[in-house]
Amino acid sequence: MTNFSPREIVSELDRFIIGQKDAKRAVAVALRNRWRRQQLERQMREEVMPKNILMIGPTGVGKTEISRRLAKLAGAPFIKVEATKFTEVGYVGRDVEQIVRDLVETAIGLTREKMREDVKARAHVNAEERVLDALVGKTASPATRDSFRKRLREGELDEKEIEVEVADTGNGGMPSFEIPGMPGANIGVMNINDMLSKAMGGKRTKMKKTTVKDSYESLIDDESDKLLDQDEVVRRALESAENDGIVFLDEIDKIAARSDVSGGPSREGVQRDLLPLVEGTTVATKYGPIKTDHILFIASGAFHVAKPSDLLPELQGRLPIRVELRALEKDDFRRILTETEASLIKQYVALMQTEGVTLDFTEDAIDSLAGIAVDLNASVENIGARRLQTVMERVLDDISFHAPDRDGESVTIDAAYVQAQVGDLAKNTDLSRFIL
Ligand SMILES: Nc1ncnc2c1ncn2[C@@H]1O[C@H](COP(=O)(O)OP(=O)(O)OP(=O)(O)O)[C@@H](O)[C@H]1O
Repeated sequence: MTNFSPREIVSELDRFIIGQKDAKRAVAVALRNRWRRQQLERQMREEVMPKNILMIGPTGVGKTEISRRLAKLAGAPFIKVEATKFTEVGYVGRDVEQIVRDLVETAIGLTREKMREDVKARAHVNAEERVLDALVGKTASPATRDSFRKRLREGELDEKEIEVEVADTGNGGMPSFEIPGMPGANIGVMNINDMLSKAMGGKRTKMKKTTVKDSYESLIDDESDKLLDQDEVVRRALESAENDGIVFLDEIDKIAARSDVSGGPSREGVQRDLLPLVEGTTVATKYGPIKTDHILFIASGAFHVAKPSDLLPELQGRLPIRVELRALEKDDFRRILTETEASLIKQYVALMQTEGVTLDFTEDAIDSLAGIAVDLNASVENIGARRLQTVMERVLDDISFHAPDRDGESVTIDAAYVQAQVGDLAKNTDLSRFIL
């Protein structure tokens, strides 16, 4: 849980997302409210419910990105779900609870990652012992061990090949599946899995050939897991999913219209199924029950056809904060290309640098890229900032392919180059549909 003020949160989000001030403000307040809630007395704390958010805006303008970055900033477990998934044939009411189970899985991963950091130093020592075992055998004399340890620490043995035992993460042909219509039934299957692996002597492992240097990462993870108290991981993860979890419900507008799609569950039915989750209920997971009362839901949709008022009144009431995200314009595209941290341009420059090729984009090239993206969005289909990715990929296709032969060269990309690569394509709407 972060104690950033709303202003600080917005300025953090500004590093990655251009514009969309209202949406940034709304999520910043929502996050701060969580921190405020944590400061309250227990009784009051239980009363304060999150104010869920409805983001309204066309595709590709930053709705998911804002939410995902917010979660990252807060170290909060996050998942994105398409609401329309639940209208598909084969889905039944309580399947929506899987959303919460997936959130818990994410929380377990995050928590384990954080807790591993705490035991890293000890895990490193243990990992070193295992590398030594692999190098000289368990029975070697202390003197031999010490001399190898010295050489190991000096990096002399980095490239030496060894065979180490690591956890087998694949599920080894024992799938955990869910029985349709019986959500939670996978619990039983998972328990059988656990029992089988216990019967076989604990965690499944396998021997892996690797270099000394490469072995460390997996050995340290493995040793950290041994040092971690698994019950504590689960306890903290459940707490974090309950109090910090963020669920991003995309395409909520597509389940808004009160008409039915043939075959699958009705749209209104899906809203009714989602309602308890958003209102607060208890969901059984294989790690134990989890309350959804304080999970933050961010629903999102374009609402081109349906309107928020077409949602069930109860659901509307649970999404009290409405923010609109606007369509992106040429200047936004220019800024997305250049100003954001790890912008596409910075990424390509860094990627080509690994081949020894220095890329340089002129101002007019950026102008031209932004212009082409805007035109294509207007003529083919508006996919927002995602258009920049397809255009950039095409423009750099040739350089990307030949880069290994151009080590040491500097390449300047100007407007003429951009036009030469994609200009004609962009003018041909039929072709663009497939390529850009
Ligand atoms: N305002 C913006 N600033 C910087 N990057 C953006 C912005 N809007 C979109 N992008 C980039 O475009 C891509 C798609 O954006 P995002 O996933 O947020 O779309 P979205 O609005 O959630 O649309 P959808 O509803 O279709 O999922 C991401 O890679 C994101 O980084």
